Order: sequence, then C-alpha cells, then structure tokens
Amino acid sequence: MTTYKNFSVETDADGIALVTWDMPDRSMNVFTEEVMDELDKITDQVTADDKVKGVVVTSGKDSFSGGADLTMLQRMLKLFNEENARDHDAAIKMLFEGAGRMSWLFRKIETCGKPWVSAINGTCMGGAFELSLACHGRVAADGDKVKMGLPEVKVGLFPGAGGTQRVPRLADPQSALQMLTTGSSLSPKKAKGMNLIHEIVEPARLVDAAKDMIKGGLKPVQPWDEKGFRLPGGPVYSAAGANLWPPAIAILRRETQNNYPAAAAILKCVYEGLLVPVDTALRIEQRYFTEILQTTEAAMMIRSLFISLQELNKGARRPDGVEPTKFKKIGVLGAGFMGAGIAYVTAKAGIPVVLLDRDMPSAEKGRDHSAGLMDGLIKKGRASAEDKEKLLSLITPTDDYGQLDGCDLVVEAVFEDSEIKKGVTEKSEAVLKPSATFASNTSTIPITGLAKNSKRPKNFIGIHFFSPVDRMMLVEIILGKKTGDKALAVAIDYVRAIKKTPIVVNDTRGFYVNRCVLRYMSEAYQMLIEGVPAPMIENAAKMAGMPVGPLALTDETAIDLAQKIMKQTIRDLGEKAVDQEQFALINTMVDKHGRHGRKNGKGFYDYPAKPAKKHLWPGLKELYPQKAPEDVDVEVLKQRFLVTIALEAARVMGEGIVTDPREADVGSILAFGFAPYTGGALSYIDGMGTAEFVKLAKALQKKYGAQFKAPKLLLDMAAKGESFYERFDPYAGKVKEAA
Ligand SMILES: NC(=O)c1ccc[n+]([C@@H]2O[C@H](COP(=O)([O-])OP(=O)(O)OC[C@H]3O[C@@H](n4cnc5c(N)ncnc54)[C@H](O)[C@@H]3O)[C@@H](O)[C@H]2O)c1
Repeated sequence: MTTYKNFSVETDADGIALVTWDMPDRSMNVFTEEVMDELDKITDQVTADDKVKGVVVTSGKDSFSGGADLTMLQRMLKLFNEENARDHDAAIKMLFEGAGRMSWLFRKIETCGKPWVSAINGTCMGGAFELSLACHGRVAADGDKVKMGLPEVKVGLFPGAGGTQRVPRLADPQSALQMLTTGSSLSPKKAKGMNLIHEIVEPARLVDAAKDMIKGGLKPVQPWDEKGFRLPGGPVYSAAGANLWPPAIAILRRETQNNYPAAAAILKCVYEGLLVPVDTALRIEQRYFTEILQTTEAAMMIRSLFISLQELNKGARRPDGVEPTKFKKIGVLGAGFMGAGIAYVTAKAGIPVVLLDRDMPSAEKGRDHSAGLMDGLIKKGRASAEDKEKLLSLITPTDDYGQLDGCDLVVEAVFEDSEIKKGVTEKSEAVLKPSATFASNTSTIPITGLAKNSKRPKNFIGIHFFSPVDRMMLVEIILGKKTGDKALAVAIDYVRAIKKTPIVVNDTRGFYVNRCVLRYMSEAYQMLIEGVPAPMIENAAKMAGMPVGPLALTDETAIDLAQKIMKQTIRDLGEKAVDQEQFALINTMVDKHGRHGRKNGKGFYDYPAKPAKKHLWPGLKELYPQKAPEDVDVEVLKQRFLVTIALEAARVMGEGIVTDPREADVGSILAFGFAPYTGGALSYIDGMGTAEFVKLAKALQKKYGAQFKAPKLLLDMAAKGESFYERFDPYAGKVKEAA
C-alpha cells in the first residue's frame, strides 16, 4: 500500500488499485492544490506500474466529496488581481492555466490507457462528480444519502473540469442543459436514467462491483474518444438541434433575466463544445471558465453563498469560551402558525419538544401540523411512516407549565401582545431551571423591553424565525441590552442544531430583515402612486433578480398587517415617520376596498379558485392616473428596488444593528432572496464600488425622494474608497483561512 497525505493506494491480487480519498483534516473531501498534486502523482504511479490493470477510486468518508474548495479559487483570484495590476497578459495566462488544472488532470486520467472506475459512496458534487465523469465506469451506492450533481452555477461559476462537455455527451442534451444551468442534484436513480452512471448497487457491494466492471473487461476508452461517436441528441446542426437550442436560450433568459453570466456561458460552452472534438471542447470550456472567474458575480457569489454561508453555519458569531449545548428538551410556547413550525423543525433535528398552548386542543392542533408536513414528505418518497411516528413521538402537546421542567431553552411564539408575553414568561420562569435560556419569536416588540418581564434578563434573547418555518433557512438572533454571551451561544447552538443559518442582530424596530423588506414594499407603493402600471412594477422586481414581486409579497404578509405596522409606527414615532401618501394607499386598499391580501383572496392580486391563476387586481388602474408603459424606464425601476434595500442595509450597519457584513449579505439572500447574483445587499454596493453607488443613490434621491439619501457611513466610505468588507473586516484579528 502506498499512502499519501490525502489518499491511500492498495493494489489487490487481481491488479486492481483501490485509491481511497480520505483527507485527515477535513470532515468532507474537497479538491485543494495538494489533493490535485497527489492525484496527479497517483495517476502517474498506477499508469507506470505494470502490475496495475485498472483503478477504482472511492472515498474513506461517509460522503465521496463536496467538490473544489472554493477558497482555492479565491486565492487564485487574489494572485490574478495582484499580477493583473503589473502585467495583464501574464495574469490572464496564469488564470487560464489555473482554470484548466483540474480539467487536464481528469483528461489525463481518462486517456491513461487503464480503466478507472469511480465508486460513489455518498454525496459527490462539483469537481468530484467531474472526476467521476472522466472515469470509464461509474458505480453508485443505493440510498438516500447518495446525491450527485454539478451545483457550480449556484455560486456564479460553472463546471470547468469537463462537466459541460461530458454531461451532454452522455445524457440527452435537454436534460444535460437543465442540470447544468440549474445546478440541481440527482439521485442515483435519476443519474442512471440520464446515462450518467452505469450501475447502482447495495452500499456493501460498492467497491466489489466497481472492481467487477474492470474484471469484466471495461475498455479504458471513453465513448467520445471512440471512432464514430455520435452525440446522444444528434449533431447541433441537425433538425433535433434546431428544435433544442432556440427554446433553450429563451428559457434561460426567462429564468435568469440575463443576471447570471455563468448560466449564459454554460449554454455557449455546450453549444460550441459539441461542434468539435473533446480536446478542443475542453479548451473552449477552459476559456469560458477563465472569463467567468473574472466576473463580479462569481467573486460576490463565492464569497457570500459559499464562504460566508459556511462560516455562519459553523457558528462564526458564537462567543468563545461557552460550552456547546446538547439539547435534551426544548419548550415552545404557543402552538399557532409559528410555534407549530418551530416544534416541527426542532423535532426534525431529533430534539424532544414540549409544545404548550392555552388548552389541549390548540396544543394538539400544533402537533398535527407536523403530521401534515410528514405526510407530504411520505407522499414524495422522502420520509417513511416510521420517520413520522418517531418525529411525532418527540412532540409533547400540553397546557401544563410543569412540563417545561428540565428544558434547556424555551422559544415563545404566543400572540404579538406584550401583556400576554409577560404572563407566559413569568409562568415559565417559575418552572425552568435558572440556567435555562428564554427566547421570544416576536417580530415587532423590542427584546430589551420584553426582557424586563424576566427575572433573568441575561438569559433572555430573541430568536426570530421566518414563515414558513420549515422552508426558510435564516433565523435572526436578537440581542437585548442585557443578553449575555451564554444565551447567545445557546441560541446559535440551537439554530445550528436545526440546520438553519443564524445571524446576530442588535435590538431595534424591525430588526434587520423586516427593515429591508419594508423598504422594498414601500418603493413599490411609491411607484403605484406615481402611476407606474402594476405589472411593470412586479416584472421589474423580478428582472432585478428578486424572487417575489413586492406587491405579491405584501399580499402574502397581508395588507392589513402593513396598515397595522404603519399605524403603530405613527403612534410611536409621529406622522412624519410614515409616508402619508403611502399610508393613504394602504388605507384605501384595506378600508375602502376590503383588500387584505392573499388571506381573503383579495389583495394587490385577485386569487381566484384553482386552477385559475392569481392576477393583478384591475381596480389598481383606477387608483392613480396611469403612465404609458413607454414613459417608464424599467432599468430605473430595477435600480430603485436594489438601491433602496442596499441603502437600508447600509444604514443598519451604520447604526451598529448588524456588525458583520457576512450576516447582512447572507441574511438578505436567505430571508427575502435579494438578487443572489449580487452576493447580497452590501456586496451589491461593494461590487459596484462605494463611490459609484453613492453617485447613483444621489441621482435617485434627486428624482424620487429622501428614501435614497445615503447615510453618513456610506459617504465616509465613498470618500475613502472603502468597501464594506474592508471597513467591517469580519476576519480582523483572526487567522484568515479564506484569504
Ligand atoms: N406569522 C408570522 O409570519 C410571524 C413571523 C415571525 C414572527 N412571528 C411572531 O410569532 C408569534 C406568534 O405568531 P403566530 O403567527 O404564530 O400567531 P398565531 O396566532 O398563529 O399563534 C399564537 C398561538 O399562541 C397561543 N397563545 C396565545 N396566548 C397564549 C397563552 N397565554 N399561553 C399559551 N399559548 C397562548 C394561541 O392559542 C395560538 O395558538 C408572534 O409574536 C409573531 O409576531 C410571526
């Protein structure tokens, strides 16, 4: 046996070398510079060794590999930028070579003259799946935990190690394009159906089955290297090709609104690559990959959606020196809309939950919500009847506070009423151990005020979920003035345990997320008042990259809730705190026309009974004199949405409400889908350049109003030429892994 740091190679009596990838310092295998060096050496070793007849590559971990370590790309881009400042041609050459490193290593494997089989034992993503595609045989273990795919497009990249060329040479071009441009992952069954793997076997037989392929005489030649190879969908210029490409381009435009250069590059790369032999095709892919690596979108998406997201998920904001909490029991107060969801995600993480409401029927109804969600999963084949039983057995519905005894954490989700919240806090604390943490899920009441109801304000914190709880991945953790480190650590441990992403926010009206969302909706009301036709408003938001239009979003959260919030803000802060024209619009919608939103079927949209689809309410046209569509500049509408939200995020940073730019960025994408290609609300500003952004905000302020006034922080940053990640360096004082 030969051992490398990250691999071992063991050749058996039949001459089959088993290459096992098992990185000692990682929980999941990833491609790093060192891994590529070692794999290169192993390829030379097994090729030169006459005793070796074939190679099986597998993993020593639960998963196969997560693909490339993107910090490696970040390092490469940093070197590129430094070199680019000195010598552009040399910098591009360096980037081109770096971009092709993995691809040519895989090509070397597939043309080495000996058969390689990939034995896929678990998650196999990105570069690792591309390695598998370069192998002559691919066997996957059967089971739920095996997923494979090429998700690069989700972080602004594309599969640059042969993925764009091998997938459409194996699968039919339509499913290949769909897989590559959406980054969706595949079960073994689906992958086999697409002709991407050869066999699915029992996990215990995986390596033997892979070896059997070699013993059965597997040819060390890929189909595309054989004479007479034909593309599965026929040549690009065939009649079938003519039917495929124009609609594919149209669909991609519709889905991405041309906001994602990587998705467009995939399409070009596949099209051009299929016209030529594979070696040239790989060079085409390398060229496009080099281009994509230089885009702002790739840099920002890698930073926010890969690196920052991982760091926050690992508890980057957890205070040091507090023992991790192993949750034995969690209490949820209020088994309504939110409480029922919180109980479900907690039990899903295997933690016992006491679900308390005013009476047993309400508490039981809360548990039924979990039963309903599990039924949905069972129907889709993603859970079994036993899973459902097990999950339900973890939820104890009750109306008895005595049951909270022994809870490490209680999350309160009763009515949004300070007096009721006070009552349940006092009753719980009478039973809870003094060290227990008490959290409120309030969406509007300041945590510092609520903590006054507690005998132990140090243990009091906000844990703010978004609805629907089972689907929304972000949780805001709100610090009251007296919240202690232990409560913060417990809250982060809990959010991590339920596999969601925590961001830490200081106490303020609307916290972080809702402040930004309100700006988004308010800009749409402003546009309605200006007479912009409603369909243009909704479309412009989607073209800017927002997943849900602002009017549809208001309907979802309820127009009467918007009215309530405005009224409360006027009561608390005075009339000037709310735009009076917008207040009048919302009052007209609710009081005059009875339009409360989706919940009563009448909002900015009408919601007819299924199967008819929702459509914008025609009465909107009567509210304000309408502008002609040709008098509206859609590009400006798009800018207004992104700029107004980004400005609010900048204000939040300036006020010290959020202190880490990673949280503002990741939070904006996970909570309300802020145009992901920008990398989030602050990266949108960083990507444009602070000075340029301030210029744009000033121009919008002049034309559309004070909502576009740049805060002092931004003016200061623009004057100094600073970005958010320089001003609020999240790595300051720490060893910077992601250089
Ligand atoms: N609805 C949302 O989208 C959302 C989002 C984030 C946060 N929140 C917050 O979550 C909390 C709950 O909201 P919801 O939408 O689930 O409300 P809900 O009306 O659906 O549920 C509240 C539940 O609390 C129970 N309850 C009321 N008084 C109680 C008491 N004294 N003791 C025990 N149980 C009691 C009610 O019976 C009800 O089942 C509120 O603070 C709200 O602001 C709501």
